[in-house]
Amino acid sequence: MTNFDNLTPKEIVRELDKYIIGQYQAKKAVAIAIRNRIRRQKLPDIWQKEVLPKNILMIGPTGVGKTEIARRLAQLSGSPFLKVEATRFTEVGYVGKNVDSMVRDLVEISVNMVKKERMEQVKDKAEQMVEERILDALIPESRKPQNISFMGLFTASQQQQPSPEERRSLRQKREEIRQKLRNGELENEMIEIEIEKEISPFIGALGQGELEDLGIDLGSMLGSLMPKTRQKKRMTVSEARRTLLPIESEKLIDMDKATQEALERAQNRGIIFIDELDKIAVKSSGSGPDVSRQGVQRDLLPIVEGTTIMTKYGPVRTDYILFIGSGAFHMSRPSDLIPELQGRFPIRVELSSLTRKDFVRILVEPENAITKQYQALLSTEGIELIFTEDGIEEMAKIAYELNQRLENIGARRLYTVVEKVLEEISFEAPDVQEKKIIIDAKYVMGKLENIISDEDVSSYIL
Ligand SMILES: Nc1ncnc2c1ncn2[C@@H]1O[C@H](COP(=O)(O)OP(=O)(O)OP(=O)(O)O)[C@@H](O)[C@H]1O
Repeated sequence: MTNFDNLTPKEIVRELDKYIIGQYQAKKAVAIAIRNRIRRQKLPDIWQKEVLPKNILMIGPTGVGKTEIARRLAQLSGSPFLKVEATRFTEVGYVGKNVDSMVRDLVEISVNMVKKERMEQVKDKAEQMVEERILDALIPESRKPQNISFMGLFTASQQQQPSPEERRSLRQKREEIRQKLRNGELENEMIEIEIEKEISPFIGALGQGELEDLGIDLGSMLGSLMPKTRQKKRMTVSEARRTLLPIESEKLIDMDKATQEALERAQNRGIIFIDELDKIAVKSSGSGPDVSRQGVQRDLLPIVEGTTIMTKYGPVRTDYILFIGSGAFHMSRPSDLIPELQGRFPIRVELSSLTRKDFVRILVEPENAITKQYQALLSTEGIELIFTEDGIEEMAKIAYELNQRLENIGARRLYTVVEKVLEEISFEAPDVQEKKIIIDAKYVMGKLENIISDEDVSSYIL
């Protein structure tokens, strides 16, 4: 059990508050849903079957934090997270992506996640192994004999063996070079490295796409039957470090165990965020696209209800995956979804449009706030960026107004506005004399005046 599982819903909301401004109802809903999943997993079998999963429907305009809440929740709980657009899917049997593929993609994300964590755990050991391989390449004569066969032993003993004296001096030389290597003195030295390479068979013509849909990975199946070749490559020591680290790390990982853990994590902790659910929610007119949209809903149903999907890593149950449906629902309503699917998304939350005050807070408060990001970026070039209160107010006001006059894209507008305000500084940063730059209302106006005073703002890319 991870620490996250011990967090109460209130504590989860408090964690989300560090990144997302407002939207309390949505934060509360996801916190309850995730806690209920943990509770459900603890129930005896008969009860587990009775208690239905409680998925969430987030309703709200674009750019107000729907995805961000889900993504942060996933990060917080160490869950594999996938965002898909409902409109990308077509019914089973039609050309396009089958809904099942979302579960396969989630598993793939989970595998990469676990692999990365495990690689991090073995990093020190892998770095030692890389160092030995680089030393072998730098002073081949000091290399330890490896895997000498019985016959090899026989012939080796007949060849000239280094005397104990010579061996000692080689060992000493190796240690001296090791020291230089660790001091970073040899990073640009050219060496020759042998890299193991799998021959990947040509499978394009065999229709891998459809096989993937059935959970069959022909590439890896055939690949494991093919011989591995060794290829010699010349590169600098620093390039060799980068190339060899993942190779040596992988050797230290038990991939079967990692895959098992990844499958387990995808099915017990996975979160799938289905965006644009409103676009497939239509009262059927009984013709063309409407029928197809309803078809996608019908295909979604078993996945959201709990079924088994075959993936190339093994079967995955979808019972405990948390599904978060999302959409603006301007043109349609949740009640336009087929009734069974409506029933699978019982938790409904509405996210509110962001106000000018929210914009001010979004600019400065989140741990990853845009202004903080720019301050960090420019500090790498010795520049201190200071945003005054009226500078922030001005940017929030302009973003808010542009959303009214152009299309309302929510908080995303802040990114384009801040980017425009800081464009010149970002460009000039390496050459400026004055290292302290103050962004106040006057500065912001100076950069954006032309744009906002123009009647036709749409001609500007903002
Ligand atoms: N309430 C908020 N607090 C902090 N940042 C926010 C908030 N709302 C949006 N943002 C920022 O705006 C960007 C877009 O938000 P997000 O991806 O959550 O949009 P969305 O509501 O899911 O819209 P869409 O359905 O179009 O994807 C993100 O980078 C996010 O950090």
